[in-house]
Order: sequence, then C-alpha cells, then structure tokens
Amino acid sequence: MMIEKMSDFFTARADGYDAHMLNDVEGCKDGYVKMAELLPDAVTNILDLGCGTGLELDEIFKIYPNIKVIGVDLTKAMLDRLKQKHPDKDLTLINASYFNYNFGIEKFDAIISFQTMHHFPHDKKIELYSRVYSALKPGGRYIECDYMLIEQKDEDFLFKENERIRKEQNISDDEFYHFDTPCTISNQIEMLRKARFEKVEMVWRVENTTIIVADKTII
Ligand SMILES: C[S@@+](CC[C@H](N)C(=O)[O-])C[C@H]1O[C@@H](n2cnc3c(N)ncnc32)[C@H](O)[C@@H]1O
Repeated sequence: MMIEKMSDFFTARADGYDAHMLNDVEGCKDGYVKMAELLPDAVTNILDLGCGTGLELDEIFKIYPNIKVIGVDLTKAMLDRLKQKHPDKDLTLINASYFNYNFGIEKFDAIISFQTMHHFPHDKKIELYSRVYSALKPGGRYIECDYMLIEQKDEDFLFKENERIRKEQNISDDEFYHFDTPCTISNQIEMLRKARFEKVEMVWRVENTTIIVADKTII
C-alpha cells in the first residue's frame, strides 16, 4: 500500500469530498449538525482546525450567520471550495499546518476540529491541545469530532501499520502523510486533560464518529 502526502491526498479528492463525507462516512452528516449545537450560546468567534471545505461551518453559519471564523488547513484546494461556498461570510482562511500556525492567547470563544486529528501521534496532539487551551478565552470550549476507537489493541495496530508503511516508503517523522491512526476515546480524554482542560467529556457517538467537548473554566 502506497500512502500519499496529506495535501496531495485531499487535493485529489476535493471535488467529491462533500458528497463523500455526507453520504458515505457514518455519523458525519449528523455530527456536523451536532457540533454547531454544542457551540457556547454567546459565541462570536471561532478557530476551525483542518476546516477543509467547511462542512461543519455550513451548519454553524445556519445558527450563527455573523460569526467570525479563522480556518486553518494544509490543502489549498479544500480552502478554495470553502471560500466559493461562503463568499459573504466573515472567513479568514490560512493555508498552513495547525502545528505551525500561531493561534495567539485567549482569542477565541471556541475552537473546533472535525475529522482531522486522527492522523497524528499522542505527543504532537498534547502539544497542539495545550496551544488550543491557551488560545481559548476563559470559559471557552474546544469541540473535537473525529474517528475514535474503543479498544487499545485497534489503536496499537494502526499506529504500528503506519510506522511500518512509513519506513517502507522512507518517509521522515516530520512529514504529513495520509494514513488513519485514530485513538481510543479514553486516550483522547487523557490527552486533553494533560493539555490542562478542566472538564473533558465524550458527548456524542454514531459508529466511530465521536464528539468530545473540552471546557476551559473561568478562574
Ligand atoms: C477529512 S478532512 C476534514 C475537513 C472538514 N473539517 C470536514 O470535516 O469536512 C481533513 C482536513 O484536515 C486537513 N489537515 C490535515 N492535517 C493538517 C494539518 N497538520 N494542518 C492543517 N490542516 C490539516 C486536510 O488538508 C483536510 O482538509
């Protein structure tokens, strides 16, 4: 099996992407609606990590038409489609990796990610979640909807496969390639706690599509 560079993978699939997620990936269609419902009532601005073509934003704009959004994504072709769908919205799109982009401090009411975090190892995610925590205003909320597992053995198998294939293809650790390495729900919760979130809860799950909400309390 040959794996592709992350941005090449999504560039090649950008055209049929929305229909695929809405029709073929169990739980996603309802997950986009649920994520919009989970935003804090008084939300005025959000950061969307790995926003892609913005399927989650399609639902969020229905409830909050004037919300200010920063979307970060590696794949320009995905961002182009998002911009085409919502030319009139307050959208700032950044074509970059969220591991490098500076989110700032206490800037956002909420930060979201949908189906993008299942490609990275624990240590990278804890560091990212820690920056997410810092970028949230006190009382802010991080909502992640992603492909998550129950059994540790299934997570271990996919991480080992990823390592084996990357070795075979001589891919270095710091390059982003597309291979799914979902984590268990309990590992996800633990990573978010390690990143200092005071309240972390799984709130919704359909098949493997799972939503975790992590709250930053007002001190
Ligand atoms: C499965 S799509 C999800 C898109 C959208 N959130 C949705 O649910 O429809 C994953 C997206 O994450 C982006 N992505 C993957 N790794 C990334 C990274 N390190 N930084 C920014 N974007 C990334 C990809 O380019 C792709 O657009």
